Amino acid sequence: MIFYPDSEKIEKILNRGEIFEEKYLNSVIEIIQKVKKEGDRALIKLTKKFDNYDLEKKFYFERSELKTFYEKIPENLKVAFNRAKDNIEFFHQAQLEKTFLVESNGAVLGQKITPLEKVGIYVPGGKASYPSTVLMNAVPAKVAGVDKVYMMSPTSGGEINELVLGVAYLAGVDRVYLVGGAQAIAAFAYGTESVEKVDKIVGPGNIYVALAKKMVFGTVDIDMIAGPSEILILADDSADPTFVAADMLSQAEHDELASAITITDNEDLAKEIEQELISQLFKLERRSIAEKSLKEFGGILLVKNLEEGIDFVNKIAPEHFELCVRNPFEYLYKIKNAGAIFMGHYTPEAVGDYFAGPNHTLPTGGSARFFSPLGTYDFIKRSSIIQCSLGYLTKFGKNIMDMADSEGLTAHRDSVKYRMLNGFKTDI
Ligand SMILES: NC(=O)c1ccc[n+]([C@@H]2O[C@H](COP(=O)([O-])OP(=O)(O)OC[C@H]3O[C@@H](n4cnc5c(N)ncnc54)[C@H](O)[C@@H]3O)[C@@H](O)[C@H]2O)c1
Ligand SMILES: N[C@H](CO)Cc1c[nH]c[nH+]1
Ligand SMILES: [Zn+2]
Repeated sequence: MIFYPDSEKIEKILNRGEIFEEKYLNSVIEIIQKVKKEGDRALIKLTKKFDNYDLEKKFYFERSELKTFYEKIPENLKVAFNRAKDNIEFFHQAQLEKTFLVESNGAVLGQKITPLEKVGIYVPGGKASYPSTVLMNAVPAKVAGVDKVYMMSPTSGGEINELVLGVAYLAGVDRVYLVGGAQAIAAFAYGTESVEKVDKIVGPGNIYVALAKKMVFGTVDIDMIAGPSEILILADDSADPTFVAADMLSQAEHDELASAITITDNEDLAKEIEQELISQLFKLERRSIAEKSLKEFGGILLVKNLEEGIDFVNKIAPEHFELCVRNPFEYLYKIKNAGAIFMGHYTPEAVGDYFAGPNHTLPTGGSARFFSPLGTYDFIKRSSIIQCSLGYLTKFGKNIMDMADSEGLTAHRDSVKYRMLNGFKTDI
């Protein structure tokens, strides 16, 4: 499992985004076209085919129907999910952008924040169930003031997940459709007889979901490409191989296409992590998924020194990045590309996945180079505000008219000129 900077594996890891796209794009395009053309009929057929579920039995749950699932949640989980919701709410409240007005040269300038009206959140449900993702997607939308939050989440092989439905109630979701994959994304983008078209689609999912979001971008807005999970750990000689291996497996167990890597400059540590991976894998329930993920897109990268390691971190641009080093703050400012950064030996990534408050919907496939975590900023629009006076036009009108003339746009010029000449027709 140990590999080196000049190996084929590092090339494969660096190109993981494109590799996925080449392999899966055609089937995603086909699914999207079907839904666009056939609407509900396509959703029913595709859901039967991929999820072995008959949508004609039950297509969606309204908010009023979700309540009974919330009431059925066992008490210990109610406590945990409510605490997590409070933490997510607290963090995202702090993130809220506010409408502001400022004065500049006698004019009033500002920015008005308006929440989006209708958003679609995707909550994965194929290989695992993700009630935590319901909170991560719906809570920031609600904090931002979105009116309607619709959710798509597939059954797992035909089995409805009651916890996911109960947590959707807790998070304020308005309606849950039992649809997954690329077909769910297409339905949100184009609308069908039963699915209302939304303004923006957010949320993570497998490669079909991630590519479908990319394909419908432009018809609707999307948050980012949040595909198969990733973890990258930078470890120095102070790192505990048991912790490091456990954290790698925590992401490898999501998906065969997940990526779990540790970078270290310490050969003894690399060997100890390898041993730990082997023994922890042996006991893992989702061993077969994690093993495949480690083989394809994971392992331990042995570098000359941690500086070289940091260069690789920035090139790989991981979804999650752990600094398992003696003094994490020493390295923090050197990290340019990472969705979320976990500091020190006592911050397993799972704390962020479930509980701490920052969002776990994060960019993957190297897109942390330019995308950010899901946040309240994804659920709002900004409008600029400008208010001038006659005094302002008297002072600066000539500059504006000269600029309009320089572009040959005389109507622009005259709209200023008439005001300067005539002043107000009415007393305001
Ligand atoms: N980046 C993030 O923020 C983040 C957060 C949570 C989870 N994840 C990732 O989300 C993913 C969840 O994946 P999942 O599979 O468990 O659930 P999912 O809901 O994303 O995907 C299941 C759907 O995939 C479709 N599908 C499966 N096989 C198909 C095929 N051969 N052809 C066409 N469509 C097919 C089906 O329609 C099914 O409903 C994992 O990759 C996990 O790592 C990412
Ligand atoms: N690690 C995932 C994001 O890549 C989020 C998650 C949800 N549940 C467990 N993990
Ligand atoms: Zn996870």
